[in-house]
Amino acid sequence: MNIKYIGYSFTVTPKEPATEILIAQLGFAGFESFVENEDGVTAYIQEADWNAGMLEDIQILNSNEFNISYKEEVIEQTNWNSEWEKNFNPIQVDDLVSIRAPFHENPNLKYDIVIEPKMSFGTGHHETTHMMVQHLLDMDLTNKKTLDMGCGTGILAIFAEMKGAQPIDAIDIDNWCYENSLENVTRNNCSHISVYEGDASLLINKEYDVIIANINRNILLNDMQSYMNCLAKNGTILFSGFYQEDIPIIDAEVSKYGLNIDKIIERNNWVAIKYIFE
Ligand SMILES: C[S@@+](CC[C@H](N)C(=O)[O-])C[C@H]1O[C@@H](n2cnc3c(N)ncnc32)[C@H](O)[C@@H]1O
Repeated sequence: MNIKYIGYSFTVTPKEPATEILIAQLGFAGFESFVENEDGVTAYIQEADWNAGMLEDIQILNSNEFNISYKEEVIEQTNWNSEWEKNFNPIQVDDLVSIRAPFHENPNLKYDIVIEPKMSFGTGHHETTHMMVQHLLDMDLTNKKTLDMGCGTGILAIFAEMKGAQPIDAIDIDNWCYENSLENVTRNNCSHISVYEGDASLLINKEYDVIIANINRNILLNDMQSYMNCLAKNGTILFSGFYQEDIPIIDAEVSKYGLNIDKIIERNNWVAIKYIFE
């Protein structure tokens, strides 16, 4: 018997960061899978886990800060799978890196990352992930001890290993991301990545040459001291997950530790900054 799913298509204005928050809250409420699109996201929950009033408890839907509307549909699992597959388009970064699902054809670029994202953030569609891949592409990571903080699908840790980094710690606070990163690490035959579920408290007594953190402005600011405590002398940091207008506040904090901006990449007002000691 096919499992029935209920799907809700949410139209979210402005799309970020509201969509990310919405996905997190829906995930917590039992929604199983998410397909992001131009207008927002379609979220799926098994009919057995669904109840009529459940959206009333989703906090962000009651907030005045964002404008979120939705419509509901019931679908069979078979349709839902093809819907998911239809919506995850393979992408390429600078004609050198392909990010695709297992069912996509391999375009045979220099780097091929295979991700089955399920619920976790990080298919490369998001501007911030794309820019972090661009930064990493430019760097010599050979034998660099690396941290991927807020690893999502594990995509950046996986790419770091492909670029020669090792050993690599990939950490995410979310259990689904932890599980999904483990799966994707195996899928990409990575052997130098350790995945952990948790937050900055796991960084005590650690040391990294390269820290990658694509999270959001407030978490980066909040956990800055922990990141800096585990950054090796002459290390490099890549930060993303915030907007152009957040640069001054991030930079004011980072510069206290003697790091300077080496390069900023911008896409659709999102930024990714590379920091080095000079
Ligand atoms: C913007 S996504 C980035 C995912 C992936 N690194 C990428 O670039 O596509 C941010 C991730 O950080 C995780 N996260 C949020 N707060 C965190 C925290 N305090 N410590 C560790 N991970 C956190 C979220 O669960 C989410 O997977």
